[in-house]
Amino acid sequence: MSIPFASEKHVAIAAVRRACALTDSVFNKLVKNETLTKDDKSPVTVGDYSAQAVINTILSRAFPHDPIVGEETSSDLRTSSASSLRSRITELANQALGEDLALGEMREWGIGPRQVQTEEELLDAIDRGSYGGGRSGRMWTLDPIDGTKGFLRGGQYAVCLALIIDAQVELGVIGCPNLPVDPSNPNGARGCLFVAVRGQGSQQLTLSGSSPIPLSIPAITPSNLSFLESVESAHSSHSFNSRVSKLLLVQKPPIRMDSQAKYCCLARGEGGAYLRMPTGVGYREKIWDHAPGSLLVTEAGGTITDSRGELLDFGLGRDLGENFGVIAAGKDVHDDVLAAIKQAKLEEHE
Ligand SMILES: Nc1ncnc2c1ncn2[C@@H]1O[C@H](COP(=O)(O)OS(=O)(=O)O)[C@@H](OP(=O)(O)O)[C@H]1O
Ligand SMILES: [Mg+2]
Ligand SMILES: [Mg+2]
Ligand SMILES: [Mg+2]
Repeated sequence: MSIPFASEKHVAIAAVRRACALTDSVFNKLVKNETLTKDDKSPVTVGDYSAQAVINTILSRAFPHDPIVGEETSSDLRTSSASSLRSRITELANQALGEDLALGEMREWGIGPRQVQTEEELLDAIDRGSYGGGRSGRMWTLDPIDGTKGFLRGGQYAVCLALIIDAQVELGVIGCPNLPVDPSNPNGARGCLFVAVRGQGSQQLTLSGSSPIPLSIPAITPSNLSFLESVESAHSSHSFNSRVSKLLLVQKPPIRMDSQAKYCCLARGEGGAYLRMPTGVGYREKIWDHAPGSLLVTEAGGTITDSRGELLDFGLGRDLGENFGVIAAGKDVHDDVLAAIKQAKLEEHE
């Protein structure tokens, strides 16, 4: 009997690995006019666009009928003033797609030497990520660079891909080119790949191809937690987290880190809890920002809910609906964290 999602896992790992090689190489060469500002004022770089083009090209060849919910669209690239950006993206994407085949990769996925995509084909590939999401059927979520601000400052960022079937995350693959392989050696080798399949556990590999290490979140008492949280205070409330910390008698300072690398660190035993409380009304969390990370945490034995204890719903469209925050933690402390959040909210209204 074949292992469920074995081929999806192979394709997803190949796609994320190639995209990570691309983003890693682009970072040192990025020049000022290769970053745009989107309508919501957030940054997007040639790295984000070309990584989405590469992953969507591979997914569309391997699974032509699967829709993709991807963060980026090509509209800002199709203007006459963006011709140099288009050329750069075409060059970067073709370089990543054209690398020699690694063990387990197949030419049928649109990769390998002399597999060349035109500029138009790559822009169309980016736009294959325009699916609106929904409750039934298969779909992929893609965040080609999660934590673009982290990427730009040379910090943490992640290439994030998930397969969702009937609103349930079945597979998650996250590449973290800047994350130390061994958390106890922060200045040592960098470049991690995290893989989770529902019912098959979570694993860490290196981007260069080491054998997988199974992950599990160790037990911890609340006062020994060190909350994982966003770097950007606009993305999650630092002040609310610090009130929750006080209520739980947490001694250690928070670990601030961009991107879904926070979920990866939690899954391998760092911090003990990830808190992402909304900073105001209006913003809705996007499914590509949480789908692979949520499975990585649950398959490592953790729990993920919103701040009311409700499961995240990946079947509502491109976002998660009204934002009640995201709380991920080891099973044993998750209830304590939720109770402290409830208490902090009550005190907020006193
Ligand atoms: N207001 C607000 N609230 C919550 N989240 C927001 C908000 N605005 C943007 N975003 C999304 O945050 C993603 C990156 O956040 P992270 O916590 O991963 O990193 S960071 O430390 O905040 O940079 C970031 O993902 P990328 O765009 O892929 O970088 C956004 O999707
Ligand atoms: Mg993101
Ligand atoms: Mg992104
Ligand atoms: Mg973005």
